[in-house]
Amino acid sequence: MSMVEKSFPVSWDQFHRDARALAWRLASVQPEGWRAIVCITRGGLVPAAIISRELGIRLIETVCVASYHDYSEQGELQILKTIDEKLLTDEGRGILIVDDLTDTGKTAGVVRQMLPKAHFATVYAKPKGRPLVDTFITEVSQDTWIFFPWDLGLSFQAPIGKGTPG
Ligand SMILES: O=P(O)(O)OC[C@H]1O[C@H](OP(=O)(O)OP(=O)(O)O)[C@H](O)[C@@H]1O
Ligand code: HPA
Ligand SMILES: [Mg+2]
Repeated sequence: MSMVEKSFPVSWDQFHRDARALAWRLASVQPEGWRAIVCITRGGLVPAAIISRELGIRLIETVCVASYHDYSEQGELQILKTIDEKLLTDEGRGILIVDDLTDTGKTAGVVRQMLPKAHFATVYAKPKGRPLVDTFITEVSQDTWIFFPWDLGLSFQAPIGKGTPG
């Protein structure tokens, strides 16, 4: 991850809307439906819940990957849980892989190798990760950090015209 200069905070409402927009798009990509969702934890859990509800997908598998151990610091990518063998057949055709975002594309690259013919969907994408995903909703620049609603809370905002509260 390069230097983060901008922030892009996302509310629950906005995330729900964007994940639903992704579901709309995915419905027309494969009108006959999907065999299963493979959700990349933990970030993929929330969009997977929304997409599974919208598209009526009830078979949900996880692949458990961790790479960012501290805010914006990418460490060694660890696979904590792999995908059930039953879903690895036919190179993953008909499987929908879901994550909240792709940043450097490292996570997407690793999961793509497991299911080369699956469809990869994220809600947000940065330019480096973009070539690795098939469908996404919003692109943000590489130097932007996306703050998800599950990592945020309400807090005081200093007035625009006064730098600090007083
Ligand atoms: O494109 P990349 O540079 O690989 O980054 C994207 C990944 O990073 C975040 O997950 P993270 O590893 O932080 O774990 P989490 O989902 O449990 O928060 C995010 O949810 C993506 O899975
Ligand atoms: O911009 C981001 N926001 C939250 N988690 C992330 N993991 C990689 N990039 C990001
Ligand atoms: Mg993740």
